[in-house]
Amino acid sequence: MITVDEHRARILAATEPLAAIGQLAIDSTGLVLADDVVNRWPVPLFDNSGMDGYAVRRADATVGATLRVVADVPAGSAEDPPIGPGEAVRIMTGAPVPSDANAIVPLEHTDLGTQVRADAPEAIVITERPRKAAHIRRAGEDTAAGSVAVAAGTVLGPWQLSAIASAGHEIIRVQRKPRVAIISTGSELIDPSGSPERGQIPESNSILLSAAVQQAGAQVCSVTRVPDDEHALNSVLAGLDADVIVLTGGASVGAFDVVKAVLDGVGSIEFTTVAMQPGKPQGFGLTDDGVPVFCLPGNPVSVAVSFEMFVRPALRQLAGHHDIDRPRITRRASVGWRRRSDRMQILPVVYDDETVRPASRGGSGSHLVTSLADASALALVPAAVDDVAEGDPITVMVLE
Ligand SMILES: Nc1nc2c(c(=O)[nH]1)N[C@H]1C(S)=C(S)[C@@H](COP(=O)(O)OP(=O)(O)OC[C@H]3O[C@@H](n4cnc5c(N)ncnc54)[C@H](O)[C@@H]3O)O[C@H]1N2
Ligand code: MOO
Repeated sequence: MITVDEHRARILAATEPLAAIGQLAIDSTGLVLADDVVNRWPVPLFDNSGMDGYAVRRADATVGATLRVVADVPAGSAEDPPIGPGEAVRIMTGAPVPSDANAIVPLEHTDLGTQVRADAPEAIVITERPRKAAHIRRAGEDTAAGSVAVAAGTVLGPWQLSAIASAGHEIIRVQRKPRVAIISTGSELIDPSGSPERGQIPESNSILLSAAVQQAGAQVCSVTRVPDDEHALNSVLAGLDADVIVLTGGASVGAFDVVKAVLDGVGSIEFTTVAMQPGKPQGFGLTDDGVPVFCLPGNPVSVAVSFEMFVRPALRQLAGHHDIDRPRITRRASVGWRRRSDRMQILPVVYDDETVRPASRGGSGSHLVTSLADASALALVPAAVDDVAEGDPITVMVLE
C-alpha cells in the first residue's frame, strides 16, 4: 500500500500543462494566460477629460469670468480646436483635451449648471476656479506603452480580460481546458430514471464526475457507460479522443473487474492500493499515446474523494494553474467518530465557523452516496490518528 501523497506525486509528475492555443479573449474566462499581454499603447491613450464641462486656459478661468465657447468636443472627436484668451471649449468625459487647455471646469462650476443642451452655449460664467490640470486624465497615467498588462500564469476573470482589451488585444494565448472522457463501468448500472430490477442500481458516478470536471475548469468530451465486458470496454477506449480518461468501477480484485483486466500494464498504467478510506484501489498511468488515465474505484463516495485528491489537482495542472489545491482550514470536531487507523480517512463533512461533523450518520462508508449532498468539505484524518474525539482539531479541505 502507498500513501496518498505518494500516489498524488506520481500523478503530478506525469501530467505536464497542455500546449497553449490562441483564441478570443472573450472566450477565455477561467483559463490561464500562457504569454504576457503587453500594452500596445499607453493607458489612457491620450490626455482626456474626466468630466463633462469646459476645457479652459486656467489663468482665464477665475470666478466671475465670462468665457466664449468656441467649439464642442464630444468623446470620439478627433478635433483639437485652438483656445484663445477668454475662450473655452465644451468637452465631454473621455474626449481628447485640446492642446491649448490646461484644466477642465465641470458643468456644475458654471452659471449654466448641468442642464443638458444639444448645442454648446455661446458663453459661460465660471463659478468655481479649477485646480491646476483639474479633471485631465493624463496619457499613460495608468500604464506605459510596452508594459505588461496581464502576466503569463494569471487566471483570467472579467477584470483581467478588460485590461487585455484596453491593452489592444482580442486574440490571446491561453492554456487550453483539458478534454476529459468519462467511462462508468458496471453491468448493474441503469439510467437514473429507469426502474431497477434486482441487482441493478442507478448510475451516478458519471454525473458526479461530469459536474466535478467542469467545476475544476476542464471540459467533458464524452460520457460512456460500459458493462463489465472487456470487448465493450476496449472498443469504447479505441474510439476516444481525449486529453484525460477517467474510469470508475472494476478497479479492485473482483472476478469481473474489467477495468483492471483491460488496462493494467497498458502504457505506464499500474493498479495499486492507496492508504486512504475510501478510495483504496486506484489505477493510474499514461497510455502509449501519453494520455493520463485514472481508474477510480466504483463506490460513489470513493469516486468523489478520489476526484478531489488526485484527478482535480491533475486537471488544474494540465490547465496551467499554479494553484491546484483546495484551501484547507482547521475546525474542532463537534462530535466524535470512529475510524480505521491504517489509512488516511477522507470524510465528507459539514462545517461552520468553529466546528466540523460527518455529513452522514453512518460514518465513513464509501457507498453512503446521499451523505454527499449535505457535505461541503472533506475532513482529512491522518492514518496515525485513532478515533476522533469531540473537540479534536481536524484538517478540513473546503470544496466551495
Ligand atoms: N475482496 C475484496 N473486495 C473488495 C476490496 C478488497 O480490497 N478486497 N476493496 C473494496 C473497496 S475498498 C472498494 S472501493 C471496492 C472497489 O471496487 P471496484 O472499483 O471494482 O468497483 P465496483 O465493484 O465496480 O463497484 C463498487 C460499488 O460501486 C457501485 N458503482 C459502481 N459504479 C457505479 C456508478 N457508475 N454509479 C453508481 N454506483 C456505482 C457498484 O454497484 C458497487 O456497489 O471494492 C471493494 N471490494
Ligand atoms: O476504498 Mo473503498 O473506496 O474503501 O470503499
